[in-house]
Amino acid sequence: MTGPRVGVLALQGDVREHVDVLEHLGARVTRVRRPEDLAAVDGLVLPGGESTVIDKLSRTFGLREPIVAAIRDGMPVLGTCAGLIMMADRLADGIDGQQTFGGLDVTVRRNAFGSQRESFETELIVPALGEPPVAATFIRAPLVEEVGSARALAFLPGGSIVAVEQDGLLGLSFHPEMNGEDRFHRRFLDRVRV
Ligand SMILES: NC(=O)CC[C@H](N)C(=O)O
Repeated sequence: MTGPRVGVLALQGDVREHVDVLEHLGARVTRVRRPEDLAAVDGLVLPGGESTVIDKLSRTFGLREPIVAAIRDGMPVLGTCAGLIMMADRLADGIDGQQTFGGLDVTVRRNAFGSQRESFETELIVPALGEPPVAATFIRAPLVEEVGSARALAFLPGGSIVAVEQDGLLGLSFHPEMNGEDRFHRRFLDRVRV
């Protein structure tokens, strides 16, 4: 049996970490840099990095419109951190002209933890994944401020939403790919196989 064909958007950010997790799970992974790359995959990972840069480069490389269309047509997507930002329909504080691909019916606030807590690790209880808790690394992370038709999957102790799902779209504020945590990637690959 051959694994599912999935892409990792490879314009900027922690591309290699995602490629490693996905290949370890048996997926055939394409680094997506051109529209032809996207056309060859059945699911897409949007890595962490800097959302303003990913936004600009996706437009420069002619990938913005194909990605928006693929999401609209139901392609499963996993986004971490900047990837979550790129999946949000609404930004609370996007910089001037910043665009997202959209798809997730949520409002996201970038850099939501301020300079005091730019980066931290914690354990998250994620009922949808069961035991053990998820080891989660947050790096200048966004928060989900409001969910429309998306479903919250995980919260920080204060109640902030840090993981959301809507059909085949899975968005995370943190970086499971940096902690050897592969259950979200498995969940994504399950959606791709359907
Ligand atoms: N680790 C990350 O992906 C950080 C996201 C970054 N703060 C942004 O706004 O895009």
